[in-house]
Amino acid sequence: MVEQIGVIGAGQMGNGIAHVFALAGFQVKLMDVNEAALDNARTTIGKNLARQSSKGKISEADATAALGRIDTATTMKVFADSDLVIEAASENEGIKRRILTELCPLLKPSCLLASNTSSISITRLGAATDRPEKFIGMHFMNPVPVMKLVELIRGIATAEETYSAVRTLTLTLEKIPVSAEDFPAFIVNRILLPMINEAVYTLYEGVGSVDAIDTAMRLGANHPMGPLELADFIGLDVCLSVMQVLHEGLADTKYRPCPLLVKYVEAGWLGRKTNKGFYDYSGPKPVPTR
Ligand SMILES: CC(=O)CC(=O)SCCNC(=O)CCNC(=O)[C@H](O)C(C)(C)COP(=O)(O)OP(=O)(O)OC[C@H]1O[C@@H](n2cnc3c(N)ncnc32)[C@H](O)[C@@H]1OP(=O)(O)O
Ligand SMILES: NC(=O)C1=CN([C@@H]2O[C@H](COP(=O)(O)OP(=O)(O)OC[C@H]3O[C@@H](n4cnc5c(N)ncnc54)[C@H](OP(=O)(O)O)[C@@H]3O)[C@@H](O)[C@H]2O)C=CC1
Repeated sequence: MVEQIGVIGAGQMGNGIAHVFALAGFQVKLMDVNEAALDNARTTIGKNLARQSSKGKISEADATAALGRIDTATTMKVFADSDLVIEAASENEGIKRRILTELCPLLKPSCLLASNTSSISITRLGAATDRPEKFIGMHFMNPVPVMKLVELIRGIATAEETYSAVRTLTLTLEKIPVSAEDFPAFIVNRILLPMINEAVYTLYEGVGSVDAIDTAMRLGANHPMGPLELADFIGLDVCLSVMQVLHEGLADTKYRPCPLLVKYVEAGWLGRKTNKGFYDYSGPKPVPTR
């Protein structure tokens, strides 16, 4: 039975994943190499739980109990008694492979492993573990407490029991699982990220300003956020990594990352998480940077 959850990476996804598991009654260990990321995650989870309780979605007691079920750590040794560990570190295959290789000897043999990767091959990541049959893609959407979908991706070696256990867990979290095959960027990002990349090309070619592009897509296509606002929300580094995986993995020029997206990432303008991307977030209201 899955009771103890481990989460690696306390960025925006790691904190959201810890939040939903803790709220569903699981004990969670949230690990990051960066102590400051752990402090921020705790504050963010606390705020998001308070927001849910102030809207009457959960009780104050449930919010307090959920926060109490999350422990933080800077070492992976804390995962010794975990039943499922979900890797949600930066979207970089080298980093993820190193984490998985270092992690496996610390786990009990029955522990299941998942990656929240947005795009990287589950088969390849599974091959970096000592248990590819217990490894699966469990792809949550941002913001995790709000978004209903979890994509489940089987690698070539993923066992049916692993898929079935993780599918049941997804339903326990009151999320909706959708099964995707192990192709670059799976379903959501195969469709969403080329749209965002095209929005950056639209900006790069001067077809419209940041404000015009986002307003056009919000009001003209009924998207809750414009594509550039959404890119800043996801993180421009994540967006670029996904486009690179699509470009390399499918070898089609239609996935070429827009040079302007590359430039923003090279400048360290990663969107909301660095306070600057297609918008500047340092003031009271986001201001377009182009
Ligand atoms: C890159 C990948 O690998 C995959 C991905 O995740 S791609 C990204 C997928 N996500 C999206 O496309 C998100 C698009 N944006 C949206 O859906 C909406 O803008 C949004 C849900 C983020 C915010 O919605 P909004 O109406 O503008 O703002 P807001 O009113 O503050 O929030 C809506 C609700 O969500 C809640 N909420 C928002 N963020 C929250 C969070 N982090 N935690 C808890 N609750 C949250 C709010 O409290 C609010 O609740 P009520 O409906 O009860 O009022
Ligand atoms: N952003 C999004 O909308 C979505 C992202 N994802 C995926 O989720 C994963 C995380 O993304 P996101 O939360 O946005 O990224 P963030 O950049 O917000 O967070 C990643 C965190 O992982 C930490 N980290 C890096 N290396 C290690 C390590 N070796 N051990 C432990 N922690 C480490 C980083 O620390 P430091 O800052 O010090 O490097 C950072 O705190 C990625 O695979 C991404 O593709 C999936 C769905 C949506």
